[in-house]
Amino acid sequence: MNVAMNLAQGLPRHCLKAVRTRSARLQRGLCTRVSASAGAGEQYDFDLFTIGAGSGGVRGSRFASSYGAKVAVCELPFDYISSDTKGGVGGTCVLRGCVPKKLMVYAAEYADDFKASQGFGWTLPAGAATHSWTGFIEAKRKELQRLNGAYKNTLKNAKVELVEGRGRVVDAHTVEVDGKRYRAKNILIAVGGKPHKLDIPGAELCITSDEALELPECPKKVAVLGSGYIAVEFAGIFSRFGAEVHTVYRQPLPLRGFDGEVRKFAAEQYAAAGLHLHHSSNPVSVSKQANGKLSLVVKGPDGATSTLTDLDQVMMATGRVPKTSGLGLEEAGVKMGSKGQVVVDEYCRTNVPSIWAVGDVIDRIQLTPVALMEGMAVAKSVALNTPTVPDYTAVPSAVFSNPEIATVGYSEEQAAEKFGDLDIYTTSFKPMRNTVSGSPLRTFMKVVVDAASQKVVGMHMVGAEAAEIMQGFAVAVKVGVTKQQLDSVVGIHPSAAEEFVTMRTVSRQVRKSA
Ligand SMILES: Cc1cc2nc3c(=O)[nH]c(=O)nc-3n(C[C@H](O)[C@H](O)[C@H](O)COP(=O)(O)OP(=O)(O)OC[C@H]3O[C@@H](n4cnc5c(N)ncnc54)[C@H](O)[C@@H]3O)c2cc1C
Ligand SMILES: NC(=O)c1ccc[n+]([C@@H]2O[C@H](COP(=O)([O-])OP(=O)(O)OC[C@H]3O[C@@H](n4cnc5c(N)ncnc54)[C@H](O)[C@@H]3O)[C@@H](O)[C@H]2O)c1
Repeated sequence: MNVAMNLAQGLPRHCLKAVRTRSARLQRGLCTRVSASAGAGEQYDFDLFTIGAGSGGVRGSRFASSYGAKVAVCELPFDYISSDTKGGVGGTCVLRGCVPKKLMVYAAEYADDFKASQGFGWTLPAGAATHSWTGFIEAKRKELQRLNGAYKNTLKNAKVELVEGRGRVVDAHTVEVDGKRYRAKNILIAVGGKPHKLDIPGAELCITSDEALELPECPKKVAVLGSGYIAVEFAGIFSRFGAEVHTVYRQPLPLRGFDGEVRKFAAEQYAAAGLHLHHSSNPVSVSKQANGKLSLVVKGPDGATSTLTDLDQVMMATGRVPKTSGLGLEEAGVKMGSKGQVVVDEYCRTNVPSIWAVGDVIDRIQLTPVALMEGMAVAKSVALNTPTVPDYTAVPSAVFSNPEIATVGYSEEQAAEKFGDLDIYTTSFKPMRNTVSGSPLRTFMKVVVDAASQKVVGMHMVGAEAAEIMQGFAVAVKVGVTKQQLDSVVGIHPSAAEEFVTMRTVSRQVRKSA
């Protein structure tokens, strides 16, 4: 998120000029290569060969094809759990990320709903609401298989050739898939990332998000390491399914990079929802007990160690790393970053002009819609002779924890640094449903306004339906809505969303000089 802001918001005039000049050069370069290939120059098997059929790879490939390019994409054989040899068309989002995770969130939400319904007069006969974990996992697998098939069909209908196998770059214009070589005018690297495990004793006993989506049964007691998106989402899922969940993280508050007030409010709500939060804590080791359960040694804020025992699972949600090892990129002269990410320019092009990269592998913003945007940009640059820069301004995102969080634009801390003077509007309330349902959860909303221009530069929400609500407001923030314009909108009543257009009193003025 932070990277996104730095990448694109408010480019100074001289930078814009540089972008335009490079754009013109790129356009000339692309035209030259197109005519070289089409004419007497070297012949290629494909105009574009993509490695990885996840969000970015599928989007880039099928749009390049729709623009007239001859395109192939290679992808590892399907499996629910990824490895260096297993993957599947659809990629992380469809098979091991957004989709199965959201299905799990839906499944877990029913548990709360059954409870909440009692406040509204419903009585469930004893034993009426039982959950079949295996039934759910089966339904989820069926849906993922359907999606895998649907994505394959999408590629077929778009006339993109699918090659099953592990791709590797041989040189600037050659990709090898399981021994067979293909010559391509352009190569798109869209291999995504994989879970990063902490190097602590007993790490091999821990699961990651891949396995968490495929457990044979729901854990009754679980420790989740980390407090990023994945950690808090899975903590919420397991907890709603009735597990005792311990979230262990090294920061004082969860969700580093999010707005400070949001982080504080979210932590309070997570605790109210039943999570055991171990802040400012570091995992030391994991071991197997005689009874087969796991123990986790944790170093707490005061430096003292304590042990969490009888854990069914320890889940590491400690970030993801680009899946670039053994891909042949360094050998082909592609510049790589310290985390193994592919270094690209504003067009998602590497220092080797025929090689491009999009999505998690470039480690800008690890979100599906961002990978889609980047894939689309490369398709236009490569196949339409329209050099296209992805626009990272006001990228919204949501965390599907309990409660949900959604955000667009700057956090207060980022905005203060960028704009100096701010007007901050906040509200916190018990949503109407929870006044009767008995749920202790509250909602928090925040609008960050640049005091000088009165533009809304950030909006944040913690509470039910935050993602659905924020998508619409993201449009407004992206096009530069002012606070006055926001105030002129008539609310939808009764809804939580209406609070965003009815916050009239400044909660706080942040002044640089103060
Ligand atoms: C648990 C989880 C939940 C998530 N939830 C969300 C969410 O709710 N919203 C959201 O926006 N984002 C979410 N994300 C992030 C999102 O999934 C990624 O940002 C997105 O999938 C990135 O797309 P990509 O195309 O870069 O890579 P991927 O989707 O990972 O695709 C890369 C593909 O390349 C293949 N591949 C790798 N190496 C090779 C090779 N050598 N040869 C051939 N194929 C190869 C892989 O098998 C894979 O299919 C989540 C991620 C995780 C892990
Ligand atoms: N709803 C969504 O949009 C969604 C959901 C899941 C994942 N994602 C994407 O996937 C990416 C990866 O998710 P993630 O949650 O694994 O990563 P993350 O970067 O969001 O969080 C990683 C967590 O691991 C901790 N950590 C890292 N190294 C550590 C160490 N050495 N010791 C202790 N703790 C350590 C960090 O402090 C942090 O809490 C996210 O950045 C996000 O972009 C998005």
